[in-house]
Amino acid sequence: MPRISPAMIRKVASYDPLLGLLLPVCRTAEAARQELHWIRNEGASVQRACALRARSVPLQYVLGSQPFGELEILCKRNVLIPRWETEEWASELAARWQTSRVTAPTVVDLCTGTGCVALLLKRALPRAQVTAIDCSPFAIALVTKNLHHNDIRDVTVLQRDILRDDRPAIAADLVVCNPPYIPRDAFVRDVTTSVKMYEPRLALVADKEFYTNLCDVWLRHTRSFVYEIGDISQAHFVADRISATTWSVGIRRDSNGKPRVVYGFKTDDVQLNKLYDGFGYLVR
Ligand SMILES: C[S@@+](CC[C@H](N)C(=O)[O-])C[C@H]1O[C@@H](n2cnc3c(N)ncnc32)[C@H](O)[C@@H]1O
Repeated sequence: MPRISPAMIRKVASYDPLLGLLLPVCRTAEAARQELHWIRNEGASVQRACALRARSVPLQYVLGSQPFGELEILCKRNVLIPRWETEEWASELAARWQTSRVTAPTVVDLCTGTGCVALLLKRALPRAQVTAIDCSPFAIALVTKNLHHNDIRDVTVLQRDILRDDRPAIAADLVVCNPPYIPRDAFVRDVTTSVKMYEPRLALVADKEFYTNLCDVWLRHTRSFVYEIGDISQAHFVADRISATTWSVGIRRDSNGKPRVVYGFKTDDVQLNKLYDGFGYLVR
Protein backbone atom coordinates (compact mmCIF):
# COMPACT_ATOMS: atom_id res chain seq x y z
CA MET A 1 0.00 0.00 0.00
CA PRO A 2 1.70 3.30 -1.06
CA ARG A 3 2.14 5.91 1.66
CA ILE A 4 0.18 9.10 1.27
CA SER A 5 2.37 12.16 1.50
CA PRO A 6 1.23 15.56 2.77
CA ALA A 7 2.09 16.91 -0.69
CA MET A 8 -0.34 14.48 -2.29
CA ILE A 9 -3.08 15.49 0.15
CA ARG A 10 -2.40 19.18 -0.59
CA LYS A 11 -2.59 18.47 -4.31
CA VAL A 12 -6.01 16.74 -4.25
CA ALA A 13 -7.32 19.25 -1.68
CA SER A 14 -6.47 22.03 -4.13
CA TYR A 15 -9.18 20.59 -6.45
CA ASP A 16 -11.66 20.15 -3.59
CA PRO A 17 -10.87 20.31 0.15
CA LEU A 18 -13.28 17.41 0.76
CA LEU A 19 -11.08 15.19 -1.42
CA GLY A 20 -8.20 16.01 0.91
CA LEU A 21 -10.30 14.72 3.84
CA LEU A 22 -11.24 11.52 2.02
CA LEU A 23 -7.85 10.64 0.51
CA PRO A 24 -6.21 9.08 3.61
CA VAL A 25 -9.13 6.70 4.14
CA CYS A 26 -9.81 5.99 0.44
CA ARG A 27 -6.08 5.58 -0.34
CA THR A 28 -6.25 6.79 -3.99
CA ALA A 29 -7.46 10.04 -5.57
CA GLU A 30 -9.73 8.06 -7.87
CA ALA A 31 -11.41 6.23 -4.96
CA ALA A 32 -11.78 9.52 -3.05
CA ARG A 33 -13.49 11.12 -6.08
CA GLN A 34 -15.81 8.13 -6.43
CA GLU A 35 -16.83 8.29 -2.76
CA LEU A 36 -17.40 12.03 -2.89
CA HIS A 37 -19.63 11.45 -5.90
CA TRP A 38 -21.67 8.81 -3.99
CA ILE A 39 -21.93 11.02 -0.90
CA ARG A 40 -23.18 13.97 -3.00
CA ASN A 41 -25.64 11.72 -4.87
CA GLU A 42 -27.16 10.45 -1.61
CA GLY A 43 -28.03 14.02 -0.63
CA ALA A 44 -26.42 13.50 2.79
CA SER A 45 -24.81 16.42 4.62
CA VAL A 46 -21.65 16.33 2.57
CA GLN A 47 -19.36 18.03 5.09
CA ARG A 48 -20.51 15.78 7.93
CA ALA A 49 -20.31 12.62 5.80
CA CYS A 50 -16.75 13.42 4.72
CA ALA A 51 -15.71 14.18 8.30
CA LEU A 52 -17.06 10.79 9.44
CA ARG A 53 -15.30 9.01 6.58
CA ALA A 54 -12.07 10.79 7.52
CA ARG A 55 -12.43 9.04 10.90
CA SER A 56 -12.71 5.68 9.04
CA VAL A 57 -16.44 5.23 9.67
CA PRO A 58 -17.53 2.81 6.90
CA LEU A 59 -19.32 4.49 4.01
CA GLN A 60 -22.42 2.30 4.47
CA TYR A 61 -22.90 3.53 8.06
CA VAL A 62 -22.42 7.11 6.87
CA LEU A 63 -24.89 6.82 3.98
CA GLY A 64 -27.16 4.42 5.87
CA SER A 65 -27.52 1.71 3.24
CA GLN A 66 -25.88 -0.78 0.90
CA PRO A 67 -27.26 -2.32 -2.30
CA PHE A 68 -27.66 -6.11 -2.10
CA GLY A 69 -28.95 -7.67 -5.31
CA GLU A 70 -31.97 -5.60 -6.19
CA LEU A 71 -32.57 -4.68 -2.54
CA GLU A 72 -31.48 -1.59 -0.67
CA ILE A 73 -30.36 -2.81 2.75
CA LEU A 74 -30.39 -0.29 5.59
CA CYS A 75 -27.18 -0.35 7.60
CA LYS A 76 -26.65 0.77 11.19
CA ARG A 77 -23.83 0.52 13.66
CA ASN A 78 -23.83 -2.66 15.76
CA VAL A 79 -24.94 -4.72 12.73
CA LEU A 80 -22.51 -6.07 10.14
CA ILE A 81 -22.53 -4.41 6.71
CA PRO A 82 -23.43 -6.92 3.96
CA ARG A 83 -20.44 -7.89 1.80
CA TRP A 84 -20.25 -8.45 -1.96
CA GLU A 85 -18.98 -12.00 -1.38
CA THR A 86 -22.22 -12.85 0.41
CA GLU A 87 -24.34 -11.11 -2.22
CA GLU A 88 -22.61 -13.16 -4.90
CA TRP A 89 -23.39 -16.63 -3.50
CA ALA A 90 -26.83 -15.65 -2.22
CA SER A 91 -27.84 -14.34 -5.67
CA GLU A 92 -26.64 -17.51 -7.39
CA LEU A 93 -28.42 -19.66 -4.82
CA ALA A 94 -31.68 -17.70 -5.23
CA ALA A 95 -31.51 -18.08 -9.02
CA ARG A 96 -31.06 -21.85 -8.67
CA TRP A 97 -33.98 -22.29 -6.28
CA GLN A 98 -36.11 -20.06 -8.58
CA THR A 99 -35.68 -22.48 -11.45
CA SER A 100 -36.11 -25.60 -9.30
CA ARG A 101 -39.33 -27.53 -8.91
CA VAL A 102 -39.53 -26.72 -5.22
CA THR A 103 -41.59 -23.56 -5.51
CA ALA A 104 -42.34 -23.00 -1.82
CA PRO A 105 -39.28 -24.11 0.14
CA THR A 106 -38.87 -23.60 3.87
CA VAL A 107 -35.75 -21.54 4.42
CA VAL A 108 -33.95 -20.68 7.65
CA ASP A 109 -31.35 -17.90 7.62
CA LEU A 110 -29.18 -18.19 10.71
CA CYS A 111 -27.04 -15.24 11.84
CA THR A 112 -29.16 -12.99 9.66
CA GLY A 113 -27.64 -9.60 10.65
CA THR A 114 -29.37 -6.97 8.49
CA GLY A 115 -31.51 -9.77 7.03
CA CYS A 116 -29.88 -9.32 3.61
CA VAL A 117 -29.77 -13.03 2.68
CA ALA A 118 -33.24 -13.83 4.05
CA LEU A 119 -34.77 -10.87 2.20
CA LEU A 120 -32.98 -11.63 -1.05
CA LEU A 121 -34.27 -15.22 -0.96
CA LYS A 122 -37.81 -14.12 -0.06
CA ARG A 123 -37.83 -11.56 -2.91
CA ALA A 124 -36.70 -14.25 -5.36
CA LEU A 125 -39.02 -16.94 -3.96
CA PRO A 126 -42.22 -15.18 -2.85
CA ARG A 127 -43.89 -18.46 -1.81
CA ALA A 128 -40.99 -19.56 0.38
CA GLN A 129 -41.48 -19.68 4.15
CA VAL A 130 -38.49 -17.76 5.39
CA THR A 131 -37.30 -17.47 9.00
CA ALA A 132 -34.48 -15.09 9.93
CA ILE A 133 -32.66 -15.68 13.23
CA ASP A 134 -30.06 -13.66 15.12
CA CYS A 135 -29.13 -13.23 18.78
CA SER A 136 -28.45 -9.49 18.54
CA PRO A 137 -31.33 -7.14 19.42
CA PHE A 138 -29.79 -4.55 17.07
CA ALA A 139 -29.91 -7.03 14.19
CA ILE A 140 -33.50 -8.06 14.95
CA ALA A 141 -34.65 -4.41 14.96
CA LEU A 142 -32.85 -3.74 11.69
CA VAL A 143 -34.27 -6.81 9.89
CA THR A 144 -37.76 -5.54 10.70
CA LYS A 145 -36.87 -2.10 9.30
CA ASN A 146 -35.37 -3.71 6.20
CA LEU A 147 -38.54 -5.72 5.58
CA HIS A 148 -40.60 -2.52 5.55
CA HIS A 149 -38.02 -0.59 3.57
CA ASN A 150 -38.02 -3.22 0.81
CA ASP A 151 -41.75 -3.84 1.01
CA ILE A 152 -41.32 -7.53 1.84
CA ARG A 153 -43.82 -9.32 4.07
CA ASP A 154 -44.16 -12.71 5.71
CA VAL A 155 -40.66 -13.31 6.97
CA THR A 156 -40.55 -14.66 10.52
CA VAL A 157 -37.90 -12.91 12.60
CA LEU A 158 -36.63 -14.61 15.76
CA GLN A 159 -34.15 -13.51 18.37
CA ARG A 160 -32.24 -16.63 19.42
CA ASP A 161 -28.75 -17.56 20.43
CA ILE A 162 -28.35 -20.57 18.16
CA LEU A 163 -25.39 -21.95 20.11
CA ARG A 164 -27.33 -22.05 23.37
CA ASP A 165 -30.98 -22.31 22.44
CA ASP A 166 -32.41 -25.69 23.32
CA ARG A 167 -35.80 -25.25 21.64
CA PRO A 168 -36.28 -27.60 18.66
CA ALA A 169 -34.68 -26.47 15.41
CA ILE A 170 -37.01 -25.56 12.54
CA ALA A 171 -37.43 -28.15 9.80
CA ALA A 172 -36.20 -26.70 6.49
CA ASP A 173 -35.45 -27.45 2.87
CA LEU A 174 -32.55 -25.04 3.08
CA VAL A 175 -30.51 -23.62 5.96
CA VAL A 176 -28.29 -20.68 5.02
CA CYS A 177 -25.83 -18.96 7.30
CA ASN A 178 -23.06 -16.42 7.16
CA PRO A 179 -21.70 -17.02 10.66
CA PRO A 180 -18.93 -15.23 12.52
CA TYR A 181 -15.86 -17.12 11.31
CA ILE A 182 -12.69 -15.09 11.90
CA PRO A 183 -10.45 -16.77 14.50
CA ARG A 184 -9.36 -14.43 17.32
CA ASP A 185 -5.69 -14.27 16.29
CA ALA A 186 -6.58 -13.54 12.63
CA PHE A 187 -8.97 -10.80 13.80
CA VAL A 188 -6.14 -9.02 15.61
CA ARG A 189 -3.66 -9.60 12.77
CA ASP A 190 -5.63 -9.24 9.51
CA VAL A 191 -8.79 -7.19 10.00
CA THR A 192 -8.70 -3.52 8.95
CA THR A 193 -8.84 -0.81 11.60
CA SER A 194 -12.13 0.49 10.22
CA VAL A 195 -13.81 -2.91 10.64
CA LYS A 196 -12.30 -3.37 14.11
CA MET A 197 -13.38 0.07 15.24
CA TYR A 198 -16.89 0.21 13.84
CA GLU A 199 -18.31 -3.25 13.06
CA PRO A 200 -19.53 -5.58 15.82
CA ARG A 201 -17.06 -8.17 17.02
CA LEU A 202 -20.02 -10.47 17.77
CA ALA A 203 -20.63 -10.69 14.01
CA LEU A 204 -17.05 -11.50 13.10
CA VAL A 205 -15.07 -13.48 15.64
CA ALA A 206 -15.53 -17.21 16.21
CA ASP A 207 -13.61 -20.39 15.80
CA LYS A 208 -15.53 -23.38 14.41
CA GLU A 209 -18.50 -23.37 16.78
CA PHE A 210 -21.07 -22.44 14.13
CA TYR A 211 -19.91 -25.25 11.82
CA THR A 212 -20.07 -27.68 14.76
CA ASN A 213 -23.60 -26.42 15.46
CA LEU A 214 -24.51 -27.05 11.80
CA CYS A 215 -23.30 -30.65 11.97
CA ASP A 216 -24.67 -31.44 15.42
CA VAL A 217 -28.00 -29.60 15.30
CA TRP A 218 -29.24 -28.27 11.95
CA LEU A 219 -28.29 -31.16 9.69
CA ARG A 220 -30.94 -33.30 11.34
CA HIS A 221 -33.59 -30.77 10.32
CA THR A 222 -32.72 -29.84 6.74
CA ARG A 223 -32.32 -31.27 3.24
CA SER A 224 -29.58 -28.84 2.27
CA PHE A 225 -27.33 -26.11 3.68
CA VAL A 226 -25.17 -23.25 2.44
CA TYR A 227 -22.69 -21.74 4.92
CA GLU A 228 -20.22 -18.96 4.21
CA ILE A 229 -16.60 -19.68 5.16
CA GLY A 230 -13.48 -17.56 5.48
CA ASP A 231 -11.05 -20.40 5.10
CA ILE A 232 -10.99 -23.79 3.34
CA SER A 233 -10.23 -25.56 6.63
CA GLN A 234 -13.77 -24.68 7.77
CA ALA A 235 -15.21 -26.51 4.74
CA HIS A 236 -13.04 -29.58 5.38
CA PHE A 237 -14.08 -29.48 9.04
CA VAL A 238 -17.74 -29.79 7.95
CA ALA A 239 -17.03 -32.41 5.28
CA ASP A 240 -15.08 -34.56 7.74
CA ARG A 241 -17.73 -34.32 10.42
CA ILE A 242 -20.83 -35.35 8.49
CA SER A 243 -21.97 -38.69 7.18
CA ALA A 244 -20.45 -39.52 3.81
CA THR A 245 -23.23 -41.97 3.06
CA THR A 246 -26.06 -39.45 3.52
CA TRP A 247 -24.59 -36.10 2.45
CA SER A 248 -22.88 -34.68 -0.61
CA VAL A 249 -20.64 -31.75 0.33
CA GLY A 250 -19.14 -29.07 -1.92
CA ILE A 251 -17.07 -25.90 -1.84
CA ARG A 252 -17.82 -22.78 -3.87
CA ARG A 253 -15.22 -20.12 -4.64
CA ASP A 254 -15.96 -16.41 -4.98
CA SER A 255 -15.00 -14.24 -7.97
CA ASN A 256 -11.59 -13.64 -6.39
CA GLY A 257 -10.98 -17.38 -6.38
CA LYS A 258 -11.25 -17.68 -2.56
CA PRO A 259 -13.18 -20.60 -1.02
CA ARG A 260 -16.32 -18.81 0.15
CA VAL A 261 -19.02 -21.37 0.82
CA VAL A 262 -19.43 -24.91 2.08
CA TYR A 263 -22.69 -26.45 0.94
CA GLY A 264 -24.37 -29.80 1.19
CA PHE A 265 -27.47 -31.76 0.22
CA LYS A 266 -28.91 -35.21 0.78
CA THR A 267 -27.17 -37.46 -1.74
CA ASP A 268 -30.30 -39.46 -2.54
CA ASP A 269 -32.37 -36.33 -3.36
CA VAL A 270 -32.62 -36.14 -7.16
CA GLN A 271 -34.03 -32.59 -7.18
CA LEU A 272 -31.25 -31.24 -5.01
CA ASN A 273 -28.54 -33.03 -7.00
CA LYS A 274 -29.78 -31.11 -10.03
CA LEU A 275 -30.23 -27.83 -8.17
CA TYR A 276 -26.66 -27.78 -6.81
CA ASP A 277 -25.04 -29.16 -9.96
CA GLY A 278 -22.15 -26.76 -10.76
CA PHE A 279 -22.78 -24.48 -7.75
CA GLY A 280 -19.27 -25.39 -6.66
CA TYR A 281 -17.20 -28.58 -6.70
CA LEU A 282 -18.00 -31.63 -4.64
CA VAL A 283 -15.43 -32.78 -2.12
CA ARG A 284 -17.49 -35.74 -0.94
C1 LIG B 1 -21.10 -12.38 9.75
S1 LIG B 1 -22.58 -11.68 10.44
C2 LIG B 1 -23.69 -12.06 9.10
C3 LIG B 1 -24.80 -11.08 8.90
C4 LIG B 1 -25.59 -11.28 7.59
N1 LIG B 1 -26.12 -12.61 7.46
C5 LIG B 1 -24.71 -10.97 6.40
O1 LIG B 1 -24.36 -11.87 5.65
O2 LIG B 1 -24.38 -9.79 6.22
C6 LIG B 1 -22.95 -12.83 11.70
C7 LIG B 1 -24.22 -12.57 12.52
O3 LIG B 1 -24.31 -13.62 13.49
C8 LIG B 1 -24.92 -13.12 14.66
N2 LIG B 1 -24.59 -14.03 15.75
C9 LIG B 1 -23.42 -14.15 16.42
N3 LIG B 1 -23.50 -15.12 17.34
C10 LIG B 1 -24.75 -15.64 17.26
C11 LIG B 1 -25.43 -16.67 17.96
N4 LIG B 1 -24.81 -17.36 18.92
N5 LIG B 1 -26.71 -16.93 17.63
C12 LIG B 1 -27.33 -16.23 16.66
N6 LIG B 1 -26.74 -15.23 15.95
C13 LIG B 1 -25.45 -14.95 16.25
C14 LIG B 1 -24.36 -11.72 14.79
O4 LIG B 1 -25.19 -10.91 15.59
C15 LIG B 1 -24.29 -11.28 13.32
O5 LIG B 1 -25.45 -10.56 12.97
